[in-house]
Amino acid sequence: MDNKEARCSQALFEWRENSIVINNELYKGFRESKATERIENTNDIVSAYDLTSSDLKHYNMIVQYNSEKSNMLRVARLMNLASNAYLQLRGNGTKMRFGFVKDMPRDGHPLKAPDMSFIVGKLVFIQIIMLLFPVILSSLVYEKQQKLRAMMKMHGLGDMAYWTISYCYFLLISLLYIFLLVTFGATVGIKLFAVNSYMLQFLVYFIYMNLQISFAFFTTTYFSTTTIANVAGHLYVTGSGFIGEYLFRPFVEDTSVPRSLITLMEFFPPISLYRIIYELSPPPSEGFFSDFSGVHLGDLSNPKNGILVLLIIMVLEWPIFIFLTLYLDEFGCLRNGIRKLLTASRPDGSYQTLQKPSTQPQEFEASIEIDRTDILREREIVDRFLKQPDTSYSVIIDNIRKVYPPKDGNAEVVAVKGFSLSIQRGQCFGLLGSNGAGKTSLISMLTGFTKPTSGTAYIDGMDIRTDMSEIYTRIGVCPQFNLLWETLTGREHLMFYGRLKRLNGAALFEAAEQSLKALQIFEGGVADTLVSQYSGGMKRRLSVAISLIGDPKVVYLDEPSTGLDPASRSALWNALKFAKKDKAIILTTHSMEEAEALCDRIGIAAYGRLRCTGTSKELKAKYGGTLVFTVTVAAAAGEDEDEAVERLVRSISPAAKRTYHIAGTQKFELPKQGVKIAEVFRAMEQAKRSLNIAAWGLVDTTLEDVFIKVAC
Ligand SMILES: Nc1ncnc2c1ncn2[C@@H]1O[C@H](COP(=O)(O)OP(=O)(O)OP(=O)(O)O)[C@@H](O)[C@H]1O
Repeated sequence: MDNKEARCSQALFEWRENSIVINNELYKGFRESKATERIENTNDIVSAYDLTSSDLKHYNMIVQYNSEKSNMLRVARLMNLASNAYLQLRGNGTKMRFGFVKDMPRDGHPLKAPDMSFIVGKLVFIQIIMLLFPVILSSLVYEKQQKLRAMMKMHGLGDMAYWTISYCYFLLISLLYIFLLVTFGATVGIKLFAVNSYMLQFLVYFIYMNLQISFAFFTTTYFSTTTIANVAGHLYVTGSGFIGEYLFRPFVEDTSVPRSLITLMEFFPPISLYRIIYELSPPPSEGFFSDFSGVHLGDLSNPKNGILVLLIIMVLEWPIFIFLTLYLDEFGCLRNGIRKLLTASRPDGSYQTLQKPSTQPQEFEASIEIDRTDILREREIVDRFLKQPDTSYSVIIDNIRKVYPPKDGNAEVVAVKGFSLSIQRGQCFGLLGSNGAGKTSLISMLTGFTKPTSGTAYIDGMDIRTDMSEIYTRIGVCPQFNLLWETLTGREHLMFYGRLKRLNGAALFEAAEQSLKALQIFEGGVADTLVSQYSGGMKRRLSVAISLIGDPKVVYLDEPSTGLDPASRSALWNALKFAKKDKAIILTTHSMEEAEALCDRIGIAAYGRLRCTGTSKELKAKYGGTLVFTVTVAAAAGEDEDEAVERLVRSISPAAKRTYHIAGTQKFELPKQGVKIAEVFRAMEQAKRSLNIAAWGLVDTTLEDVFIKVAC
């Protein structure tokens, strides 16, 4: 008795010399057993005989029946159970062919795996095919939420380029995904993928994936937070399957429902997908088997399946969603867009953001009263530039103004009240100002992140209102907050932004490496570490490196040294000193030390207005002009001592002004004219004999003093 006999000896059939003998005992038992399928007509078995015993792995037999197909199925199941056999092929007419596997891995696999099309149904297939929708949606919203898109835009990636690159990327991923899905499905024999024409499937899925991407793009314009977009995307996918299966299918199968209503519903992308999957799936059948032979290209013309109409609907919707995306992306919402289109088309072009350069006389006249000569000088340079453009100026800001409209019940905010400024090539301009002075708003306008309410600026001779896309190729921006991809490394960031600046090949690699080294984010594998593992200071330095890559002509640095330790700050300053040689830099900072270390000129802003400009020395001389004299008497000393100190200071400088007096410490401002430092020393040495002086000091005005005077 060989293996085969051993395995089947207790089974319904036995193998003896190439023939099958039915075990009558067992067979009888099965007939009577309540546990088996209720075989009503097992006597239908007429004969069973071996076909190919020469095959070492499989032993085939044919069992012939008299009965109908449904009865054959029941017997087939019973025979599998009884003989540990593996059902290899199913029957046709009144013959069934069975395969008995010689070396079965384990006993008792009752049946061949049934077709997934019958088990999971269309509902799950819809969800699997739509799986990439939430991925596309949330990754686009992530870039929007993290302002990465704005950052890419500021570095030269235009809107069209952004959408095109994103589209191609997601289309590639989607096609790869659907290819793998169909290949896998066809390999394991899932009817939906295996029996339908591959050409037809390619056509259907190609069109649907394009529609899905354009619909995801359109949906992106609505969301601003990734989490909500992600949840909504998953709900959409899950819900679509259920809506298709439980709401739409009954309509399709109900012949009394007007076909026009069905077609209308099919304009919703997941419903059109459901309908196509419905048509490509085997029809419902009793048991796991069906004679469905699939839909082929030729069947497209068959109006019964409606696939052609569905494809036409999808092809029409696809560009519509793309158009809507571009439109909403530009104008925010339909109402804004229409308003903007109307105002832009007025013959006089009088819409405020599209108007011709104007100096807004009222605003400027008002500023003449409060501003000093340096501000007027700036205005003159700007006026001269407007009449006769001068290429030595990299940045000309012409009376720029930013008003944020009223929001959430708050009044409008005039953040920038008519800045006029000129910055030459090779110059680093430090913009100082108290919190809320309008520095970030100014930089946002210069980088095209927000539009000026009025006025304009010229970067390298180009107008920010009309030439922003060209300007983007020449500027570098380090925004106030780091806008980085957590999933990319420092080097990858620089390679990406370098490429946007039209660097490539060895030059790109070299530039990225140099930037990383200059800002000390190279050594120890830091360059190739994911940004998510960077410290705050490292992220900040990477942001600065990004702003400098690709040799931009104008660089905006919004508080670049925030959060840096002294050593990193020093590295940053060195990198900036080296970089500024051939470019104009606008730097905002709250660090006077930084402004003095880096800036050739400094401007101090307050309440949206530029109050003064000049070199650090000029500002100190102009707005300082005093020495700060501090005297502290011992704690035990009384009021008399304080008065005596005041008298002493006035004897040194009659114009001295006391600015501070608390707990024995007094601070005076002494006009520089008429004060000789040697005399001050001599007077204090003498005073120490009669007064109980604990400490004293004399310092020149600092930039900080100027700042406090001008900005507060
Ligand atoms: N998007 C906005 N909507 C409404 N008001 C805004 C908006 N952005 C800024 N502002 C307001 O504009 C004014 C200037 O803000 P801005 O951020 O430009 O100042 P800043 O000088 O950069 O301040 P900081 O030094 O604190 O960064 C502030 O009063 C601020 O509240």
